[in-house]
Amino acid sequence: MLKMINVSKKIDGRQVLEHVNITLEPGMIAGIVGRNGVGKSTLLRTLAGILDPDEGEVTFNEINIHRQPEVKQKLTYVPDSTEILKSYNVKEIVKLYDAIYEDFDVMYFYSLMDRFKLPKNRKLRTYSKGMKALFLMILSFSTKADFIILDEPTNGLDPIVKRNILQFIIEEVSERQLSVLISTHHLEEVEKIADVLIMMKDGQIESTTSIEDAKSSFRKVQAVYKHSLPEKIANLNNVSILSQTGRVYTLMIKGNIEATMEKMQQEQPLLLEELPMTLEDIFISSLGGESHVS
Ligand SMILES: Nc1ncnc2c1ncn2[C@@H]1O[C@H](COP(=O)(O)OP(=O)(O)OP(=O)(O)O)[C@@H](O)[C@H]1O
Repeated sequence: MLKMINVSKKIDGRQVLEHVNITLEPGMIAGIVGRNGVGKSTLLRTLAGILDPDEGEVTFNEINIHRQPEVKQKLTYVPDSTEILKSYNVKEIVKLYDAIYEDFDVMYFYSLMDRFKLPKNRKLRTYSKGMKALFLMILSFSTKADFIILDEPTNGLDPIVKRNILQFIIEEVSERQLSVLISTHHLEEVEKIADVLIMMKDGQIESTTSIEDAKSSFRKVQAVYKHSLPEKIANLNNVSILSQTGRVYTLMIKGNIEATMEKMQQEQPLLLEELPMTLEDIFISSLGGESHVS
C-alpha cells in the first residue's frame, strides 16, 4: 500500500500541498483531477519520492520512502514530457532503466516495442509526440514496479494513441496486482478506466470517492419555473447553477438528492427533468468557482 500521510510542502514560499492524505491500494486505478496549478504534479512528484515533503511522510508498505530510498524501486513516476531523455537513443535508455530498476524486464520491454511498432534504433527526439507517450508507458510498465504514477499521460495525443494507452494500462493492471495513479484533465478517461476519483483543490484533497459513489451523490437536472429560479431553491447550499438560458436552469444537486428534488417539485416547476451527467459536470460544480488560474 502506498500512503501519503499529512503531507505539506511549500515551494518558493508558497504553500503548494497542505495536509494531504492519500492511500493507494494494490490493483487500484485512481484518477487525480483538479484545476491548473492546484498542486497535482507536486503531489505526484512527492509521492514518487522526487520531492521531499516539509511535513508528513510517504510510506510504501509502512516504510518511509524518503528515509529508505531503496523502496523507490517499487514506484515509477512518468513525467508529462520526455525532455530529459530526448538526446538518448532507445538502447541507452533501456540500459539506464535496467541499471536503476532491478526488476526491469528487457525482454518484455522489447516485446512491447514490437507490439506498438516503435522504432528501436532512434533517438527519442526523432519520435512523434504519440510515439514518445507510448514509449514512456512501455518503459515505465517494464520496470515491473508495484505503483505507476502517471502525470498527464495522454496530453495532446490523438484519439487512437489515447485509446491504445488507456487499453494498455487496463491490461497491465488486470494482469498483475499493480496500482496506477493518473493525473489528467481528461475526465472521460478517468470515467473509463479509474476505480477511484481524487479531487484536489488549493493544495488539498477535496474528496476521494469511487467513481460510482461520485456519480450517485450528484444529480444534474434541468428546471424551468414560471419566473426565475425560486429563492428557496437558489439558496440551498447543495444546489449549484451549471448554466442558465432565460428561465431554463441546468442545476447540479450534491447529496440529499431525493429531498432536494421534492423541494423543487413543491415550487411547481413547469419542467423538472434529470439530465445525463459526466464527471466533467461534477468537476465544474465541485471545483469550478472563480475563473482565475493559479
Ligand atoms: N519548481 C517550481 N518553482 C516555483 N513554483 C512552482 C514549482 N513547481 C510548482 N510550482 C507552483 O506550485 C503550484 C502547483 O503546481 P503544480 O505543477 O503542482 O500544479 P498542477 O496541478 O500540476 O498544475 P497543471 O494542472 O497546470 O499541470 C503552481 O502555482 C506552480 O506555479
